[in-house]
Amino acid sequence: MNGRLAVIEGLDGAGKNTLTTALAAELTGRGLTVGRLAFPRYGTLHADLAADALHGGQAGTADSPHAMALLFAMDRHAASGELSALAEANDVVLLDRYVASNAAYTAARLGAERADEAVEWIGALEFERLGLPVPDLQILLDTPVAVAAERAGSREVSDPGRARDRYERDSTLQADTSRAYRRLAETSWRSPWTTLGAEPDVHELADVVVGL
Ligand SMILES: Nc1ncnc2c1ncn2[C@@H]1O[C@H](COP(=O)(O)OP(=O)(O)OP(=O)(O)O)[C@@H](O)[C@H]1O
Ligand SMILES: Cc1cn([C@H]2C[C@H](O)[C@@H](COP(=O)(O)O)O2)c(=O)[nH]c1=O
Repeated sequence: MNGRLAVIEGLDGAGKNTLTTALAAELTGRGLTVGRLAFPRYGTLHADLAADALHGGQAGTADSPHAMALLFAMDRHAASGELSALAEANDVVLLDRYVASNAAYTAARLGAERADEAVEWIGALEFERLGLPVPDLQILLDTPVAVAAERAGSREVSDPGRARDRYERDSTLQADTSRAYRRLAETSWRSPWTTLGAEPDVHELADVVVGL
């Protein structure tokens, strides 16, 4: 892999997609080539099975934290060729969600007593067993839960096709996920992290990425 791998993480509605777009434009403006990939890759098998579980919870869906986590992990496994190709072809690859999403959300879904076990399991599964590349930088967009929920709610009104799933509507789960993310960042889980507020400065962030 040649290109640097930078991951944007955060809650539903935190602003990850918006930040990724702005960061890609800033880096391109500085003469770098940028590849992008977002997980889950909606429209592919594992991602859509995971989405069924997130939205449904009815019979026939993978309605358990471990089953959902495996589906998200298999989505990344299936994308590993695409990811390698992007890294070969670009100076920087920006990922909108990656393995830390699975760690933080699975930790929250399993509850505080099993959070550390969840994080360890996901890391071992995805990085060691599946051999996914470890990011050069993980960026936590640490938008407060209430602000992220407000943004996701407004988007749902303007784009009814982007309905929030039952976990996105669950403020307790979002708060637990926020805590899990902060712990990952504070412990520099698997790679260096940088933590940003709800209104990040894209120029400063680009400086960090250029310096990788
Ligand atoms: N800095 C910001 N200030 C105000 N609104 C913002 C900001 N960043 C994003 N938004 C708005 O918040 C909503 C959610 O943003 P975005 O889609 O980028 O979030 P996301 O983290 O990618 O969400 P999800 O994970 O749920 O897909 C969008 O309507 C977007 O326009
Ligand atoms: C990649 C990934 C995602 N999730 C969760 C996080 C969110 O609740 C949804 C994805 O929603 P988005 O609005 O489309 O970003 O899935 C997860 O639990 N594990 C993962 O690996």
